[in-house]
Order: sequence, then structure tokens, then C-alpha cells
Amino acid sequence: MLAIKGINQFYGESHTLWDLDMQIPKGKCTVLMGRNGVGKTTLLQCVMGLLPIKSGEIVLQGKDIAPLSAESRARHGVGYVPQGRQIFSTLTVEENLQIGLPIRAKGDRKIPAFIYQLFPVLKEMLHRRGGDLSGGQQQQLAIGRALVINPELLILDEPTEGIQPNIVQEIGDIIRKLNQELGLTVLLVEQKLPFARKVGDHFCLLDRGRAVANGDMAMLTDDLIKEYLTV
Ligand SMILES: Nc1ncnc2c1ncn2[C@@H]1O[C@H](COP(=O)(O)OP(=O)(O)OP(=O)(O)O)[C@@H](O)[C@H]1O
Repeated sequence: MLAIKGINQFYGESHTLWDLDMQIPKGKCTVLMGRNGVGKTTLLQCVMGLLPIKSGEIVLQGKDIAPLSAESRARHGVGYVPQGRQIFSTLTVEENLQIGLPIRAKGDRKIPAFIYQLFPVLKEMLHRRGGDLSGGQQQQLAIGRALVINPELLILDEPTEGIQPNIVQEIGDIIRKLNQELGLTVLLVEQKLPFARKVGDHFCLLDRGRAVANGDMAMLTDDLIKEYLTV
């Protein structure tokens, strides 16, 4: 689905991603893992076109999208749930959802009903301000907003960060459902190992801006965890 080929990224003089290769298999849920500061968010932002890369390719279904704008990448079917959710707190739930509508085909610019079926709370709170929602509700809104563009690839940056445990499980169930029932390919950053194991089919490990290991989730051994994840 997505092949990241030899990308290098810099913040000014600071070389952050190094010759990074990664494969995100179609129809699978891939969990991107690594300690704080290894470059996970930077990588997702490069894929989304929110940060420039110095070299390399980002190939989505056979096409290099690296030269394209962020908006154009969304039009190619890449949905994004950013770290910290980035809900517009003074806009209503409905207005937050409407942000993705211009990406949809002309004549079909309405919020798809399945989003309210997945997240009934959004329907109930349609006219409330985003800032009035709880953390868990805001995360549901952020996922719902990303789904408005009908993505084929959904990218989520730490969707469980700062969320109550009972809602974490709900978010996990929804990610599985999007992946298994609606067929979305999912790439998510996750720090919590039990959650990663529960929702992920596949893992990729980053260490200091380099991809160091990947494979089926069952291959995430204690040795790898000790070397690249344990703080
Ligand atoms: N805007 C920026 N300017 C300069 N350096 C940055 C910037 N954003 C991140 N960095 C640095 O780039 C490196 C990678 O950061 P990044 O946020 O991608 O890591 P991460 O793995 O997502 O970490 P976390 O798990 O804490 O979110 C870190 O050393 C960080 O300090």
C-alpha cells in the first residue's frame, strides 16, 4: 500500500530520519513503535506532506506522492489523526467534521452516515463546541474527521495518549473494525505495548531516526522490546 524508500529528513542542520525504508502492507494494521524522540511523529508528518523530506520516495499504491501537497495526498486517500488530536475547540463538532468535505467529490460533500454509526456520541453532540468534549470524545471526533475523506490508508499518531482506560479499549475496537470490516489499511504510532499487540498485525521499530526491525506482531520478541522500547 505504502512504501517509504530511503527518506532523509532534517530540522535545519539536525538530521532526524536516516535512509529510512518501510513497507506498510495493504489491508493490515501496522504499528510504528520506538522510544520518545526517535522520529515517529516526524515520519508520519513526512508521509502526510506536513514536513519536507531531503531525499527519498513515498510510494502510495505505486505512485510517488512525495512531490505532492498535503491536500493532494488527502485526495489520494490518506487520512490523518494527528498527535494531540488538534480539534478546533471553538468550532462545533459538525464544523470540525465539515473540514474534510472539500476533499470529497463535488456533489457528494456531506458527512457520511457511517461516521455517526461508528461514533453515536458525535451525532448527540453535533452542535457542541469541540472544546467542550472529553478527551475520549475528542479522539472519536478526530478519527471521524479523518474518515470524512473516505481514506484507504488511515494514519493515527498515538490515538490513546491521555485517554481513560475504558475509552482506550473502545478506540482499539474501532480501529480493528475500520481495518477488518471496512478494509482500511492502518498505520498508527503507539507506545502502549498491550494495545499495540491487540490492534496490530505488523510492527515497525524506529531507533534514532532509523528503521531497525519489522515483522508480524508475533515476531516482536522480548529482546527487541528490551533493546528498542523499554525505558
Ligand atoms: N520542529 C522541530 N524542530 C527541531 N527538532 C524537532 C522538531 N520536532 C521534533 N524535533 C526533534 O526530532 C526528533 C524526533 O522527534 P519526533 O517528535 O518525531 O519523535 P517521536 O518518536 O514522535 O517522539 P514522541 O514519542 O515523544 O512523540 C527529536 O529529537 C525531536 O526533539
